Amino acid sequence: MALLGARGSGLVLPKPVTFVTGNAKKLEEVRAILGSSIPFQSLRLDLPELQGEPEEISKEKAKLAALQVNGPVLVEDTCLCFNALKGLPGPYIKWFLQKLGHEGLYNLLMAYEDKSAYALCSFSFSTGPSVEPITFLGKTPGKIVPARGPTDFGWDAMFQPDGYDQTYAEMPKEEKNKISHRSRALALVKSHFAEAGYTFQTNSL
Ligand SMILES: O=c1nc[nH]c2c1ncn2[C@H]1C[C@H](O)[C@@H](COP(=O)(O)OP(=O)(O)OP(=O)(O)O)O1
Ligand SMILES: [Mg+2]
Repeated sequence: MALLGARGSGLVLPKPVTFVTGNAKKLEEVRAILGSSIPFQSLRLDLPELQGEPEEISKEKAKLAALQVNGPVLVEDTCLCFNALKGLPGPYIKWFLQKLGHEGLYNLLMAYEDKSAYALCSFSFSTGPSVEPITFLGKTPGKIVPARGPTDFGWDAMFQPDGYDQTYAEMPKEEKNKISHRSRALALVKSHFAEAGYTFQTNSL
């Protein structure tokens, strides 16, 4: 049986890792950032939008995904946190964006001079149902601006990372993927995989 993995010395996982998400744009970025470093397959599933602290939400999401997949899973939850609003909308950004749009979201900060914000990605990996997930956080600081650039991915058009003149939406994809909350969290996921030396049975890939 063909085995694929970082070292070959660690735990053998019965199935390849499944990245579970209902968001095609996330999947696109995860594919681009991971390349061939971690072999994974994807499953399109709308997991529930949970409440709580980002890390806990991500862990719970992984537990639900592991039950559905019955194998090793990777999930992530993304927050957009406004400092003037003490971190809100945070994990609730999806509904805020859906209801208010870019303009309404920008207007939330009208009463505040402080437009600073940060994007936070919490990846959680579980080797299977009933195994406690491990979480990896990636954070990119920036500020909230009136939307500029394509509006086809969430709030990308209104987040301008610190040190850049462009919003995430205006930047070339490769540039965003170098500095994004997602790529920072995935760098930790990659290190974990390299250290753990998981091997995957690839017969079902
Ligand atoms: O890099 C990003 N740049 C801009 N917008 C982003 C990004 N990453 C997530 N987003 C949006 C999607 C959703 O409106 C919310 C996060 O909610 P979140 O629950 O994590 O995503 P989701 O429900 O679309 O997919 P999933 O099935 O993986 O939960 O922020
Ligand atoms: Mg979601």
